[in-house]
Amino acid sequence: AWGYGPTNGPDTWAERFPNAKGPRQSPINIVTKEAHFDPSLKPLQIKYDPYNSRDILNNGQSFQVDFVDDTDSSTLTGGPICGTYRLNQFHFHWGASDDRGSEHNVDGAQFPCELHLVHWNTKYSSFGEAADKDDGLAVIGVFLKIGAPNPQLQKVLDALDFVKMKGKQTAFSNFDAKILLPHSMDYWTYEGSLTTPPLLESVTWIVLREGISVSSVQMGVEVPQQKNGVPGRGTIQHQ
Ligand SMILES: Nc1nnc(SCC(=O)Nc2ccc(S(N)(=O)=O)cc2)s1
Ligand SMILES: [Zn+2]
Repeated sequence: AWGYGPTNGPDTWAERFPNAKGPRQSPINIVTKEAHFDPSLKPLQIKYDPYNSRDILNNGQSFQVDFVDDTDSSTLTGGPICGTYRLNQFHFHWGASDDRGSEHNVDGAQFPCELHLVHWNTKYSSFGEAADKDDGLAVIGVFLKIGAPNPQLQKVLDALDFVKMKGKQTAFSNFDAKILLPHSMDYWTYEGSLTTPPLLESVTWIVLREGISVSSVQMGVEVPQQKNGVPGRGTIQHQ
């Protein structure tokens, strides 16, 4: 299966996932001088209902918090998108040390971690149906920067003790994903793809300019390398 190791990492993905060579692949390096202000863009409108959070799952490459998305109670509207997108899950990407791990870069700078809040367009009937449509998905990216400990993250980090093995999941209810967002909703946006297989070119990326803090100790929270687990910090082989 695909992963981040020397034999199954990003450089090998094109063998089994032809989208890897597509025209709108993510992640990208955001060159801030080349970004242009678009006055037609609206402010982001984010409404998350804690009631929709369901469980936390170790999917083998990351851990994700899944949301019940059968109503319009946790949605993203405005910004660069048309219509209403529903929150399906959020997850993180991190590296083996504080100097790398994010997927997007800003003017070449990497961050230790990046949060992705994944939404799907309700003009389609489900995430699965939306996942391969040009306007099917919208993902909000938030950079985590090393600084003060982030109490809002702690509830997620504490839950990791219960999902150490790939495929493990545990209830994770009443979590308000909004508390993970920074104050400013300023963003860069571009048309891209899923950053992992199947690399579907269906994502409107909305990368927030302001990050949130995480302490080095919080980044070190072991999701230890189990036989099929998500590699702990010390062992993950990211780009
Ligand atoms: N019909 C389909 N169901 N599910 C899939 S792919 C499952 C999935 O959610 N993949 C996924 C991969 C990467 C990202 S990311 N890192 O946010 O671009 C988000 C989501 S295609
Ligand atoms: Zn992601």
